[in-house]
Amino acid sequence: MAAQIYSGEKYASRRREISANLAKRPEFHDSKPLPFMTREEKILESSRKLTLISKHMNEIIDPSDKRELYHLNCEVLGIEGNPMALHGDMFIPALTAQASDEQQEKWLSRALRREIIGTYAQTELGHGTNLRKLETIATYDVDTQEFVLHTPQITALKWWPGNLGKSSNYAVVVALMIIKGKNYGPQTFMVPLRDEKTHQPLKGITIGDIGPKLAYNIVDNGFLGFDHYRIPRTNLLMRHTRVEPDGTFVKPPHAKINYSAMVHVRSYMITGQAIMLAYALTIATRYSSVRRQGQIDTTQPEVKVLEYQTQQHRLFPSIARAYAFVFAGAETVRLYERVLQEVETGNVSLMADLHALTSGLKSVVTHQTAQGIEQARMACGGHGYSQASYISEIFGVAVGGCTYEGENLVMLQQLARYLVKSAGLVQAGQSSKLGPLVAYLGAKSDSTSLIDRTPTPGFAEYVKTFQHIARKQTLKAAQKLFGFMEKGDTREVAWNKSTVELNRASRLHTRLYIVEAFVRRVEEVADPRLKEVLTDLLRLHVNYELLDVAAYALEDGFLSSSQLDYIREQLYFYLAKIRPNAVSLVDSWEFSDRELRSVLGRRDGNVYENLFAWAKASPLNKTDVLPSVDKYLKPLMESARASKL
Ligand SMILES: CCCCC/C=C\C/C=C\C/C=C\CCC(=O)SCCNC(=O)CCNC(=O)[C@H](O)C(C)(C)COP(=O)(O)OP(=O)(O)OC[C@H]1O[C@@H](n2cnc3c(N)ncnc32)[C@H](O)[C@@H]1OP(=O)(O)O
Ligand SMILES: Cc1cc2nc3c(=O)[nH]c(=O)nc-3n(C[C@H](O)[C@H](O)[C@H](O)COP(=O)(O)OP(=O)(O)OC[C@H]3O[C@@H](n4cnc5c(N)ncnc54)[C@H](O)[C@@H]3O)c2cc1C
Repeated sequence: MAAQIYSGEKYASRRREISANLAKRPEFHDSKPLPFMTREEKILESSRKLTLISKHMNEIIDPSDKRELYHLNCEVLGIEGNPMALHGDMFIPALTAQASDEQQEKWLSRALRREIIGTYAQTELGHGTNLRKLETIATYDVDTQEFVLHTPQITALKWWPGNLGKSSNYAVVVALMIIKGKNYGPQTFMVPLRDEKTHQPLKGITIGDIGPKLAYNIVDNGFLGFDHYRIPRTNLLMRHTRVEPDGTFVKPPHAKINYSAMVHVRSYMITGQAIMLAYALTIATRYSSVRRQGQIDTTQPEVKVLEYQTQQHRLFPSIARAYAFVFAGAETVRLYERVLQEVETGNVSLMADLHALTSGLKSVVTHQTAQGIEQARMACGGHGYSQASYISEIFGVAVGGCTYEGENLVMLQQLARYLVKSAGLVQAGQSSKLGPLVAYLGAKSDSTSLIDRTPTPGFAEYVKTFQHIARKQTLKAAQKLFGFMEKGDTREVAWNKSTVELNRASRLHTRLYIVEAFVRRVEEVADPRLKEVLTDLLRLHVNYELLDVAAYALEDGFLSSSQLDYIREQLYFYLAKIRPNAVSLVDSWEFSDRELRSVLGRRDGNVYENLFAWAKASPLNKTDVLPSVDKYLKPLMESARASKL
């Protein structure tokens, strides 16, 4: 099963080897539990381990293999980030996609060797979503052939970029490019921030950390201001866009080609989110198979809480989602790599499809992941609320994904633009022009769903039902938009009046895609035992997801209430059928205890002993009487006692 999750036996077994190798190297392990450390201690600890990784990486992994590096980072550094997180996630991808060969020789090679540390500085105090209204300006000075970077007002301060505050000495900075008074929109520049020897900020740069966040606090998200700060013309990233010495602008082959670093993260983060969801479910499912509370049969001992249907309903659909997301994530990464290669040859035809797909997936997956993690925390009762479970940190990190790389409701609108165009083609009788991701929009629905109208409905009946729902909502939302426009609204006003419906269409389209990705993967599985378990999980998934969106199919009679009853019964049937395999389904992700960092979720199942040992190690228990008691509580109680006398 691990080979299914990790798209092949090769990487699945490499993960095991890497974990086994690290198990023998105590210097790579957390020196104490992360929840017991201050933010400063965590940053120090993470930097220590980062240095070890840089020194010994070649003995443990093939450093050219991104997935091996990812696993090494998960084991050693964990999810709370590290001082070079953005260096790998965005700085290197931005240089790879946007720097010219010459620039890559100068900077990318140094970045890969970790001679310099970089980040991606785009968001500002006043603007994150609307990139065209960024306020940092890069004005071209033809005389000196330099760009002058400037922060004209407080809202123009860069704000949020990861590792900007304290760790990075370079950044790919996004600024509005002005040449001879003309605004050429957001462009990307390579900008030195700190002296390479002293790490002091360079003259003209104001820089620092933005302070603690909900989670992800090892990362020093930062602020950055420029005071007429000059960089050479050749620091504009010029793989696709160019500015000649005389200020002539040479257009890229696609207007949004500079957004590639964002698309990179959006493509990879689907898998990252699936893994975080699986972390939380591993913890909660293992704990639920140890925790005993209450009885189902009063003549029998107390049961494991995993025997309760409500507990299964709380956890198993999310287990299915974690599988679905990792399968969908593998597809987005493949598509991203393909588009990256095609862009190199000047073919930008798939950029819009990739953008639409990743915008929708990013939004749906992060939202459902956060919901699933929070349910997993609650499924652990009181102990879920303790940081010993580590689920609160997993939630905090994962839920950030709803905001970073494009606020979810905004990104759903990006997909909606694509869907509306596709709906326009259908309306114009040009369905043959629809791309493969939206071809179903041009098909005709059956009059009713065939679910439960055939002896054992196959996945095709479910897929057709999801297609019907997504098609109906897309065409209806587009119609609403077109209707407002026909009545005289501008497109923008009409759009704003239709966005709740448009975003619904985007979610339904994306949920259909996720179901299809799951079906595609299960169909490929050859091993019959594995296929049976995955088929059960897929059946749970399609029934659960369909129930969740059934209102759309009930309102036009595509599904009847008796079919809905059938879907509910199927769901309950598969909850029970999956129960014996539940622990194996989470264990199949093969997370080591070190990677999971959870006292509740350890493989040995000795929950109570482990919890007690953890509590005893809490910094508060170092002494029996705290200074706060000596200083305040004792005098308080003493004076209360004295006044009573
Ligand atoms: C390697 C492992 C990684 C795992 C990661 C795991 C953990 C990560 C941990 C921590 C966080 C790490 C990073 C976070 C970093 C950041 O958050 S960086 C900042 C990200 N910021 C955003 O995402 C901003 C969101 N805003 C936008 O993207 C754009 O402003 C917009 C909303 C897309 C609008 O852009 P705009 O230029 O105004 O375009 P407009 O709306 O006018 O659209 C014009 C057409 O262009 C199309 N389009 C837009 N973007 C793209 C694109 N990327 N590719 C292709 N096409 C694009 C758009 O759809 C429009 O097309 P039409 O045909 O006209 O409809
Ligand atoms: C953990 C974390 C890490 C980050 N790392 C980086 C980084 O490394 N580099 C970087 O540059 N940035 C980074 N960011 C910033 C992040 O990318 C932005 O915060 C994000 O893109 C959202 O933009 P915003 O903050 O401007 O939100 P806003 O756009 O202000 O969103 C506020 C609300 O307005 C709504 N809204 C906005 N526009 C519209 C619209 N057109 N239609 C309808 N509703 C709208 C949103 O849906 C939301 O409800 C990070 C953020 C976080 C939380």
